[in-house]
Amino acid sequence: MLVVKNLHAAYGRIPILTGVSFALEPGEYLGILGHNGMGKTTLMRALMGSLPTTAGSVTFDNRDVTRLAAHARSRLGIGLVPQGREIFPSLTVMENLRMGLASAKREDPAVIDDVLSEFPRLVRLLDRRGGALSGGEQQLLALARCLCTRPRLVLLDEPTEGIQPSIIEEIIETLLRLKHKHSIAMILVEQNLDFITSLSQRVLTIQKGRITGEINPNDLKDSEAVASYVGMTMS
Ligand SMILES: Nc1ncnc2c1ncn2[C@@H]1O[C@H](COP(=O)(O)OP(=O)(O)OP(=O)(O)O)[C@@H](O)[C@H]1O
Repeated sequence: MLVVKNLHAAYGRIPILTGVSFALEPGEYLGILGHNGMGKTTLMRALMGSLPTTAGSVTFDNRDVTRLAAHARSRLGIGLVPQGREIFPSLTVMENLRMGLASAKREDPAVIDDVLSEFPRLVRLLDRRGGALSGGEQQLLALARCLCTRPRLVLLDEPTEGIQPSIIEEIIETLLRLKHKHSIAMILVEQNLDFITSLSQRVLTIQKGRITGEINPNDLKDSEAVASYVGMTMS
């Protein structure tokens, strides 16, 4: 479904991604584990097309999307749930979802009801402003908004950051349900080992803008093995 080959990206003259390569099967959940500043968000932005790449290629469904802008990739079926969630704080939950719908290929309002059926907690909050939600509720909203574009591949950037454990469990359950019901593929960038273990079929490690290895999710319980892959101890 997705083939990333030798991808390079930079901020100005500072190289950040220095040759990232991996592939993803349809419906697969792939974890990417790495410490702060190793290039995880940069990789997500490069895959979404919101950051131009300087070398390498991204192929989605056998189509070279390397030069396509983010909105064009979105219409092909790639969705990003960004780090920090980036919901619209002054808009209500329903208005946030409509914003997701507005960037979809076909604006079918029934999609919102469909998406909401997976997010019972949001149904009770439809008239509340996004900024008045808890961090966990905002994360659910960011995910639901992304799903309104009907993506086949979701890029999920550090969804557990600053979120209560009880709602992290709810996010895990929602993501597992989506996987089984809709066969959506996902690339999940995280530092939370429990979260990544619960969801990923494979886990790649990233250090200094390069994929450095692959860990079996079951081995993530072994903190020494993890440290040897990511360069330091993870929480
Ligand atoms: N807009 C930017 N301009 C310049 N440098 C940047 C910019 N955004 C990120 N960087 C730098 O790029 C490197 C990789 O950052 P990135 O956000 O991709 O890391 P990350 O692995 O997602 O980290 P974190 O877990 O802290 O979010 C860091 O050294 C960071 O300081």
